[in-house]
Amino acid sequence: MPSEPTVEGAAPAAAADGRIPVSVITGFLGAGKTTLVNRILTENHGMKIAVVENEFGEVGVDDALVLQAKEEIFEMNNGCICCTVRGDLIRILNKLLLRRGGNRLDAVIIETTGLADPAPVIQTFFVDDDLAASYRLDALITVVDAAHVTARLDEERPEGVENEAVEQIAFADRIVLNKLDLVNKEVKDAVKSRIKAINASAHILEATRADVDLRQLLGIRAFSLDRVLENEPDFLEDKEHQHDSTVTSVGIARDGACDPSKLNEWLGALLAERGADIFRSKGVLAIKGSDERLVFQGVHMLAQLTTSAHGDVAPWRPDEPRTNRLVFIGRNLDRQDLISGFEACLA
Ligand SMILES: Nc1nc2c(ncn2[C@@H]2O[C@H](COP(=O)(O)OP(=O)(O)OP(=O)(O)O)[C@@H](O)[C@H]2O)c(=O)[nH]1
Repeated sequence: MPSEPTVEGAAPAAAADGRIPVSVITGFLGAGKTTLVNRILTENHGMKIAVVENEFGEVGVDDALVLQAKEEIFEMNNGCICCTVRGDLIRILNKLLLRRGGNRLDAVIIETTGLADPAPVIQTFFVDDDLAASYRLDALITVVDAAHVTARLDEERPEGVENEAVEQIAFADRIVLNKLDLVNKEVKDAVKSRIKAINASAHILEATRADVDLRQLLGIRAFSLDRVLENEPDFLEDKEHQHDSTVTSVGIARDGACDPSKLNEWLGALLAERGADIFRSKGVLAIKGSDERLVFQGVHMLAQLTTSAHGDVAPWRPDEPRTNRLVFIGRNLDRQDLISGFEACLA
């Protein structure tokens, strides 16, 4: 039996038509999607939730950053959810049904990569009959980084290449306008106007560290295919879509331990110089002489280093290989320079 949600008004779970509600969380690189997922996983709502994570990047880092609560976490790497791994998504969702047997899930959350166009993800739930019989798309939730979104929306793209940031806002049923601690009221109001010009109907929830009322996000039955078809009558037809191929990733995996001061210096200089082109950087690292796990998070020039001492991630286990994993996503990345820069930080 599904557990009864304890959050008032949240997800009457699978109750209404027997299908499991699916929330798709999208938003550009670094907007705060994993922060929102972690909030959902740690809040005391009493729901059984499975999370499907899709990362863009050669080396997976998010598995270490998503809090391992009781929920099931599935990862899909090496591809964009909207293209090559759509088959994987279908397989994972079908597997979830079989695995859980009578023990039903109350909700599924899919976190897409920051570079995903949400349309093919939405289509999956309508074009695959088996999936449509068991799951219903509850809402498409787009997390927006109030400090960086304007630059993303302004970006010119070559003919035929979509601007994912625009698409993510256009399809949203709910927008989490995040990182409001980083902007003043003027910027916030300007960003809200931009969002409304792209999508007038989505409800905007203001947030810092994705601190939204989950009753406004989960089990809200906000997705309407009719509304999408009104705007785009050929929405369910399989159309080719093109990604911006100038955005690439460099992943680094190296055993060993870092010298924290060298690491600080290298990352500080790198992001100060190249932060305009490096949209996103993140890493999970080992520090010399310590069991603490070091987490590095960067969005353009803004970066922070935290350790497991803060309680967000677990320290290294005694038997665990200390493999440092980093990923950089952006334009004009110099692979060799990034690799040798990091290697020089190893103690
Ligand atoms: N200042 C500030 N930082 C935030 C806020 N929300 C999240 N962050 C930080 O922004 C960085 C990126 O957050 P994530 O939740 O990992 O973003 P994401 O959208 O999952 O990023 P991708 O993995 O690139 O898709 C992390 O360092 C977060 O701690 C916020 O409201 N304010």
